[in-house]
Amino acid sequence: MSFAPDLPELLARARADLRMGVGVVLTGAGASVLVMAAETLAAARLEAARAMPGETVLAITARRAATLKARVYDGDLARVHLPGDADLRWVRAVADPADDLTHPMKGPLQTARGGGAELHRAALDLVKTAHLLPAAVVTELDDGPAFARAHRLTLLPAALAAPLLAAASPLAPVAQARVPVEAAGAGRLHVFRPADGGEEHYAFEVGQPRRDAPVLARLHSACFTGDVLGSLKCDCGPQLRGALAQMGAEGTGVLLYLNQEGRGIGLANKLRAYSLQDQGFDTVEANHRLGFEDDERDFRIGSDILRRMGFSEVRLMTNNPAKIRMMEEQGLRVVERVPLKIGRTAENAGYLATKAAKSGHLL
Ligand SMILES: Nc1nc2c(ncn2[C@@H]2O[C@H](COP(=O)(O)OP(=O)(O)OP(=O)(O)O)[C@@H](O)[C@H]2O)c(=O)[nH]1
Ligand SMILES: [Zn+2]
Repeated sequence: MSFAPDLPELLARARADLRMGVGVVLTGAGASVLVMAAETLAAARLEAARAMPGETVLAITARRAATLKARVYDGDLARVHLPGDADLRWVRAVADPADDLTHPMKGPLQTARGGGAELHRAALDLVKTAHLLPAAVVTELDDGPAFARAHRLTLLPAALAAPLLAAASPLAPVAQARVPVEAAGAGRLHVFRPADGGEEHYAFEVGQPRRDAPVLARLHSACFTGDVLGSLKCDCGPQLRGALAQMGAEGTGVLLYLNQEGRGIGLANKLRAYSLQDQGFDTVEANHRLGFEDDERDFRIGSDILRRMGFSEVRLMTNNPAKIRMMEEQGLRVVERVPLKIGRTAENAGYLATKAAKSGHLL
């Protein structure tokens, strides 16, 4: 029996390292690299990486590259060469769109062509799923395992890590208790924890829904600003309370509360997107300028929880056809879509119109 962390555990450790500004070593296809997140990188570590014999590049997503007008030769990402005098401020300016309009980048960015980009892709997946800005400083190493040992860094084989990066870690129920609520009366809150120790997700069961009949269900993604602060920029708060009220009125239902803040980019990045929206970009454009897709969520978490709770048929409260598609793909029958048209205000009219026009939401 080995006490060494397995691959999913190493991935979780790598994300924590990157969030702290510590590097991670990725290996694969006869190559290895040192990866550091642009957002948390310290100036001294950047300098030390650049002093090493292997080349250092900045990996960014094709979305971010499009904003910066950088050529993309690697499909979904670009490897940007660092100019001789590039310092931490330069790296941050490429990674972070906050000052794109006030301080446009000087000079065209040069990007690498040819050679593999698999390790860079894994690096970007890691920083993205760590909810950091999607940009990674990547330095070629001669001997990755030796470097990782010498600097006590987490070492990950990229080819084995890639499928795990794309899939949510399996969930297990950890605790549940009775919680009566204002909007719906008797309820029971269940907490589910992923095997890799990551973000927990919740299911709130209203009444005692039958397992052999379609359950009224809401798949809700966390929105601190809307759910808790009552932000007028979105419709999340009223949707959350409206769903609970309907479950209370019908006597039964399940509210899934998935900790996928900001459509899966995390609260810090969502606030960066809000700043871009204040500069005139819409909700989709703002995500793209940051380097994210419009929606980075994995809704399969929701169907997993429903199945674990014994449900196989749902009446799904949503205006988002992607949620319905995912449920059906995961083998849950959506017998009815229950529209959730609530909380529309002058402030969020533009946001909702963009979701309808660009993300396929039903108005
Ligand atoms: N990135 C980003 N996320 C946002 C913005 N406004 C709200 N969100 C997030 O969007 C998500 C909305 O979640 P949901 O209401 O479950 O999803 P939905 O896709 O709107 O679908 P339905 O409400 O079911 O119709 C939450 O995670 C919010 O935090 C924004 O401008 N940018
Ligand atoms: Zn919201």
